[in-house]
Amino acid sequence: MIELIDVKKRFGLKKVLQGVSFNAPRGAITCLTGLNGAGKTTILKAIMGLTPIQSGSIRIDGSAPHQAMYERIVYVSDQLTMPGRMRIADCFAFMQDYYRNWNSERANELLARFQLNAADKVNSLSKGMAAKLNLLMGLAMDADYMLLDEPFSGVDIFSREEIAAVFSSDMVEGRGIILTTHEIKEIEHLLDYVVMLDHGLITKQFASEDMRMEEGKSVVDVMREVYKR
Ligand SMILES: Nc1ncnc2c1ncn2[C@@H]1O[C@H](COP(=O)(O)OP(=O)(O)OP(=O)(O)O)[C@@H](O)[C@H]1O
Repeated sequence: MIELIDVKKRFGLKKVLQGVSFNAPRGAITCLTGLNGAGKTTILKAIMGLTPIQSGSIRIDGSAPHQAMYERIVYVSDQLTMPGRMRIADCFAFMQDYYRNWNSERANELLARFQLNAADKVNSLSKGMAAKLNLLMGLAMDADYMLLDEPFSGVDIFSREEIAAVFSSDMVEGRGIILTTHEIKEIEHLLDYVVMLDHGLITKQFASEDMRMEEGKSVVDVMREVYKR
């Protein structure tokens, strides 16, 4: 389980996380929602140790994060991390050489599933194809946790459905996933837990199934209430 306990973060005088606490268990998808600038990406980066926090703590499976632990967590940013001149096949070869937990078989399976072409250069990919490649690179790592920043950004409706199908497949089974998204509608049936943020504060957090059963509300209904949209 990934735990955040009263995490506070400032950029200069700006309070970006103002005491954020939530748990993201394994075998479940936890979604961070919030309007632009709410602090979602900062939370993912803080979990990865990519940005220091001022106070509070982050624990992974009960321990403070340390170097070896980061091999068990994959962070998929919303930006392509591979150089544009590389072909997808070169990216795979690079990952194979540098990461012990790169799973070639899964990478090739996803390549076919997402209808990407191994000979294509990274800088020739459309926004949606790039998002799929990004997700593929994350999913192909044998990791216990995946942190996904806006995996649906720039992705058309059909590709979104393809990606959503992966989230309900055995490719993610048993892993703990934290994702950020603005595209709740298409994926809300996949979400186990929802954490709603506003200006670095949690305004509401709940289990989506409980919300449906006890209050008869969908995640989108709750979002409309909370963000008054
Ligand atoms: N490196 C930085 N320096 C200064 N301020 C930053 C930095 N990174 C983020 N911020 C600020 O922190 C706040 C939270 O940013 P963050 O990227 O976490 O939001 P977000 O919820 O992911 O937004 P979005 O939905 O637009 O991606 C914003 O006000 C942003 O301007």
